[in-house]
Amino acid sequence: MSTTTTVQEAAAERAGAEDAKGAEPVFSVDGLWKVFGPKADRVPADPELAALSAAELRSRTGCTAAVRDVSFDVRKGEVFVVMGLSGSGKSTLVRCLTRLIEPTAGTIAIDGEDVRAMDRARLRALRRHRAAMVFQHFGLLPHRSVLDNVAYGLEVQGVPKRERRAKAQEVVAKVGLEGMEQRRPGQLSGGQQQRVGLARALAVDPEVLLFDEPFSALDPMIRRDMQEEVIRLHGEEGRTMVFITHDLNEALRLGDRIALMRDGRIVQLGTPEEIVGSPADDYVREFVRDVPREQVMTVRRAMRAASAQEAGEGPALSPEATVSQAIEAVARSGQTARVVDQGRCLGVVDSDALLEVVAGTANGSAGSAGSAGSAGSAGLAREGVA
Ligand SMILES: Nc1ncnc2c1ncn2[C@@H]1O[C@H](COP(=O)(O)OP(=O)(O)OP(=O)(O)O)[C@@H](O)[C@H]1O
Repeated sequence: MSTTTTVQEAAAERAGAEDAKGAEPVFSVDGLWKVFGPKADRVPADPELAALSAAELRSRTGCTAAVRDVSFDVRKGEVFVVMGLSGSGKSTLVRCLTRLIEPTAGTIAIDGEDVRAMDRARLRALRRHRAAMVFQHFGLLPHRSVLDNVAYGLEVQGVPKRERRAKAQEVVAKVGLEGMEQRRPGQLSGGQQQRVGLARALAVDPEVLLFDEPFSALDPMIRRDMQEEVIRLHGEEGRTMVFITHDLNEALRLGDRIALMRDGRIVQLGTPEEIVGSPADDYVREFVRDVPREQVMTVRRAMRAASAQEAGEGPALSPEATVSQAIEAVARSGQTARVVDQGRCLGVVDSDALLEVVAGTANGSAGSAGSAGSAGSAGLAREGVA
């Protein structure tokens, strides 16, 4: 597989992202807290304690607030990335979704059902059928074959042998492990083992796949392959995915929307274009400083109203075309490029405006991606040129 795919090409492979627009939530999280330490409950309940910095909270109470008053929805069919530096609370947040970690306060619903009210049997069913987790350490059973490892989740569910083997075989093929069914995990590379872990989660056909930094132990080329695998699978199936990473490039490649965490809070939630183009604060700005903006930003950022003459000539681009694609079109034609949606000219982009986006000096133009948390597209173009 190519290792030179650009950010926008990777995103362009991802079908179904547009479907995530405005879709109903799978997970709805409101006012979620997870506090570790003695008498943790009092922290979210007491506004004075809740307002303390991490260090002050620790010295006053001995508690760590790993997740602080977090609210968001995961929409059906989207890839929702939780990103942040080590210790920002990503794993704790995602583990709270299925109560692998018990939240301290707040509400969590899956398809409208209250997760915090579920009894043990319901929770087990949630984790087995509805929201399966793919871990970094995939926990494969060393003495079982690939096929039996993949079938394991179905075995736990009590699915008859013939049926689970057939399903496992199907999923093994889906993740590119055909021919390796009888190997033991020890006879596989790290990337192949990760595929087994992915196949095992897929075999139970969950509504949501939760990935906890699944690729961070892999070397960069294999990691890239696995990212492409996820993009491909998502394109084929449109399954909802929640993906934890501390790697910004991975977040931009995979995410329809990204929640950027710092010290237990979500500091910004938006499409890659919103995060890169309209950072919420200096922390986010610093985080995204080195991102190649032209590969993430769309022509909407550089667009201005067209004169009558401009509206009738020049190359046509879709509103989702990236600035990089627009630069190429403008350079080739020597004209302004039209941004056309369903035959209608929305505006034009010229080289000056495109360069301003690259330089980061454009001040959010017409049709800009909007504020954090707003409905948005994949941010990266699927079909660049109209
Ligand atoms: N069981 C625990 N007891 C006490 N503190 C904890 C516990 N688990 C996590 N923490 C603390 O909560 C904070 C968030 O941890 P978490 O593992 O969620 O972060 P993360 O962003 O996933 O980090 P990483 O990328 O390193 O996995 C950290 O300060 C961590 O030390």
